[in-house]
Amino acid sequence: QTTVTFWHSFNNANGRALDEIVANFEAVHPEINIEAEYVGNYNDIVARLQAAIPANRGPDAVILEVTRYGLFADAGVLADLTPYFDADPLKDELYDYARQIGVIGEKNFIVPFNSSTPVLYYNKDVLARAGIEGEPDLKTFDAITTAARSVNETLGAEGITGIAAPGQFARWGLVMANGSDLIDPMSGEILLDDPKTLEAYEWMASLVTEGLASADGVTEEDNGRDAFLAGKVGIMMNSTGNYVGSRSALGDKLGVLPMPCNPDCAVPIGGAGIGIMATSQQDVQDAAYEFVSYAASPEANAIWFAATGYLPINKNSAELPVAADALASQPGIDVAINSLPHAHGRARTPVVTWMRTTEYDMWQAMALGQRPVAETMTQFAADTRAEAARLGN
Ligand SMILES: O=P(O)(O)OC[C@H](O)CO
Repeated sequence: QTTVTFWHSFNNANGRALDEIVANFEAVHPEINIEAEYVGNYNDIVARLQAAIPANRGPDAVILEVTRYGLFADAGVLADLTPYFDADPLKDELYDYARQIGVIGEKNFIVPFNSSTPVLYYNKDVLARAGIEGEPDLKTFDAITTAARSVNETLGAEGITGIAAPGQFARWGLVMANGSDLIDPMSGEILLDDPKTLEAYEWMASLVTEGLASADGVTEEDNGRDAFLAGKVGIMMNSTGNYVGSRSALGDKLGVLPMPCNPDCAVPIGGAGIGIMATSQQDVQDAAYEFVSYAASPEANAIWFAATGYLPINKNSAELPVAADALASQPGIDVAINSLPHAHGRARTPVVTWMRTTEYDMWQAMALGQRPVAETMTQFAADTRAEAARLGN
């Protein structure tokens, strides 16, 4: 038997769905043992990998978020999967948006597993109690502010707030919805100090400084999500990968809408793929690829989509009964699918990993009112340019 160690970022219900996929794979491949280990979120995986690589204690396969693997590809740590992928019928089964996730230059470094866009979730009950009946208008930043303010004014005394502080994926999406980006995916140009980026951060920070979003969700972004799941928040912008969890928590009170268009309708493609370590033995890499390919197969992807709300990545998934049932019975699970026509891949140059790690502190300073947005973002842009130059991109 060949053992493949696999680091991933899925716990709770998403972790159980992954366990099912691993078990199904092992049932058809008794010669391969997948030792799957939950090692934390995407940032934790990056940090664990950075620490493990010099000591040669890394896994054989690893979940890597779609904007954060460039660093490892650039350092030669990830195996070039192009020969496997080119010979794999899977390549033609993947949607275009998913197929290009793992490509840098001419090479393929990860194969998609969980793909997402952000969506706008709302609590129908909370909004109705604030006087917003029917499908709310949450298409622009101003409309969101108005709705969040109504919730605060009506239900604030009960400890209910209008909106969850946007997490980093939503922040990136809101910058795109405002007609900009953080880093241009084509040219690599740093756009952190673009006027439209600043304008989006001004608005996002105002949600917190005006008390429409609780500061708890700034210091720890999962707090905003948890408060939404507990029925204490009116609106949350977050990954479609939270759909099933949100529906389990809120049932029919859950509403799902596309992200705002302010005025651009543009959403980022998120999620992760699986990479294979170049240092693993050849037979282990071969076994790891078998698993990577299976995890993106219609059978596995349909289970994953229905259990989590992540996007279908394989063109043949949606017709399988488990996925078709989810589409028919889970209202709003298709919002991210419908936003794919204006979904865009993001930069994945080596500097993106550093930029994302640093952005959390910048956001915190701005949202907590400790530092003005223009000054913070101008300095952040300069620092990111310097780091990009240091990394040679
Ligand atoms: O939360 P996920 O898995 O949809 O990932 C979202 C992003 O890629 C983070 O930028």
